[in-house]
Amino acid sequence: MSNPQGSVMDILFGRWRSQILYAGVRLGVFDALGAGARTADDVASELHLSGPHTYRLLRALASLGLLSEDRNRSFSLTASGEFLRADHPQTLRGITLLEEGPEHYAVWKHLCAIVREGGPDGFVREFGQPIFVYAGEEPGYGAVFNDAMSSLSAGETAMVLEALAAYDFSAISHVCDVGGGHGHLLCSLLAKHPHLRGTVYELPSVIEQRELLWAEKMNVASRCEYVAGDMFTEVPAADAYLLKHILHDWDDEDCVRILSNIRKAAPPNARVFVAEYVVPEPDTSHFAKLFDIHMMCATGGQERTEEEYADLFERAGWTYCTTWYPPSRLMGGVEATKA
Ligand SMILES: C[S@@+](CC[C@H](N)C(=O)[O-])C[C@H]1O[C@@H](n2cnc3c(N)ncnc32)[C@H](O)[C@@H]1O
Repeated sequence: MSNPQGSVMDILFGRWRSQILYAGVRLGVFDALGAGARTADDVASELHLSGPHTYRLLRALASLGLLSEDRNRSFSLTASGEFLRADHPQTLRGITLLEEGPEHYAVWKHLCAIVREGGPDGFVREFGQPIFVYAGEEPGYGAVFNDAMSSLSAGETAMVLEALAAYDFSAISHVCDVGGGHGHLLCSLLAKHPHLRGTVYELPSVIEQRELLWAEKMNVASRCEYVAGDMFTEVPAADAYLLKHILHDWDDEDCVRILSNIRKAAPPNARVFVAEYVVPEPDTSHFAKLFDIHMMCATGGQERTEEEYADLFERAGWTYCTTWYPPSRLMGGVEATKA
């Protein structure tokens, strides 16, 4: 039944939910419950927390469906709560720590000012420098950011590979993932297509986190190299490029610079696949429209429609081909070729 007032209340108190979730992750509750059901006192004692407050936090997490509570006040993980364990293969722990952590929490408070005035994004307003400069200079934040990208990639890689399931990779031998983070997407692609080799091109501070890189863990190290550099200066030559969540970080001018640098390095008939949450037309409810506001606050970038991506490609000398979608249509893979 429609409940207009309830809908507003639901949206209004959304931050309470995400902060309760964050506290559970940050304090280690989901890992402590990973071994099985425990009382709040047991969890509090293991994690050195206040017993009565721990009970109230666990009860709230149970109310959100992340834990379940039995009659003896013992708590266990639900199927959703399992995704918040650090050792879950598709853990959402890292992205929770980033998005509800102090830096990203702080940048949202600038939203009204940005919409009023335009101008610098929330990260610059709050910390005095752009997000990727800050991530390189503040190792604590950089580690949380990069881990969050891998955390988010676990689900997104599946979507991108699903979108490209019917794609014929036989004419491609070398794929470069520009701004590829620790390499989750590229290494998964290499694992699926044994004839491919790949290059993850990233800022030095990201590649230096050697123990977090995916190539060894996914058994593709012999076909995957990590190259440090700046995509605004140059990129390596390859016959196909991936850019997942790169263009959405930047304004149109910067996107054209990145795509033009790739075009300079690419041989004839090279391809680019841009994986993003593509804004659908006509007007429908879509996560891309919320992510877009996050980009306004965090990086000064934006989410775009298929037409807007096609336009960026054309401005950088590429020919837009098509957009590939997984069945959920949550993300899209926008493809262009160097004709
Ligand atoms: C939003 S993250 C996306 C990471 C990865 N593609 C993913 O989807 O998980 C953007 C990435 O761009 C990288 N990056 C930012 N500026 C860069 C530059 N000038 N050259 C190369 N990489 C850069 C960052 O280090 C970061 O890993």
